[in-house]
Amino acid sequence: MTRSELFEQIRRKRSYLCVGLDTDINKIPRYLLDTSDPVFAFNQQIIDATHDLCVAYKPNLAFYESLGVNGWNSLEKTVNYIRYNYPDLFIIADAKRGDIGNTSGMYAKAFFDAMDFDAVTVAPYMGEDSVTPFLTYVGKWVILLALTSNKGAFDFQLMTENGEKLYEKVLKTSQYWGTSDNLMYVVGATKAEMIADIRQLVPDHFLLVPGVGAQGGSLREVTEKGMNDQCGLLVNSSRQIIYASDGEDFAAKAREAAKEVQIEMEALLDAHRLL
Ligand SMILES: O=C(O)c1cc(=O)[nH]c(=O)n1[C@@H]1O[C@H](COP(=O)(O)O)[C@@H](O)[C@H]1O
Repeated sequence: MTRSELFEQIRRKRSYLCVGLDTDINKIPRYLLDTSDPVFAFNQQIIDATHDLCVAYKPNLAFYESLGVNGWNSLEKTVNYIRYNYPDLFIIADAKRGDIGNTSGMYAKAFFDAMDFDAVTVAPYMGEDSVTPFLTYVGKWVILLALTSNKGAFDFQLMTENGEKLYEKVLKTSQYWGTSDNLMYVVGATKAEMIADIRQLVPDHFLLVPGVGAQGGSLREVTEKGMNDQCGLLVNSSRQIIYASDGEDFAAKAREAAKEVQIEMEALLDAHRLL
């Protein structure tokens, strides 16, 4: 998917919401455990209930890998289900990969050839040759970790050398490994006060922003600091949407939670004259 196709979808749906499919077998409604693939059954209902309110889905691989081969099957079925039924959706493998070039090439094959993801999250720590193998796939995206939402972000990412923070160095250096048409950055909503500075460094790149909802980040603040003339934001919410209820009404409640976010996004897009 191209950047302009993504922006078109954002304008059409009046939303820049990414629904995180962090599907935890211990949190899904009990009655689904009687089905042959409870994780997929849960995802299917969440997707059917929210696909018109969001522009992206982000399954986090940990939730699937933790179930072994069954989890991989559920993941593959989920990706295929979205592709077949709602082909305009952007699908992110939240895998946080990155290794020596030869190995990163295999990770890229896993997510872009064996499975049909649009994007994969990648850690920048191993440098350019660990990231570029993912960038050789036309129409596919790398989403590089820049400034993460967790407390541990302070351990390394905010360390300063010669007046420059480590995450700033990551942004300045890595933007030339790809372009704003195949590279995005992860910036946590919990660090919204730094997004204006990040926009100075990467004015055109899309930012994937997790951390609203369960982690307490503010959608309004993130948007005010980070929105650009093509929106430039995918804001993720996982638990607040998919676990809005643990009863049989879970999909309807997830829709209500997603709708609430979408309504706020529509107003913000309108205020930025993007509709
Ligand atoms: O790469 C990510 O998506 C990510 C980066 C980050 O800095 N913080 C962060 O929370 N995430 C992911 O975003 C999702 C957030 O989930 P909720 O807090 O439930 O909305 C999880 O899948 C996290 O692994």
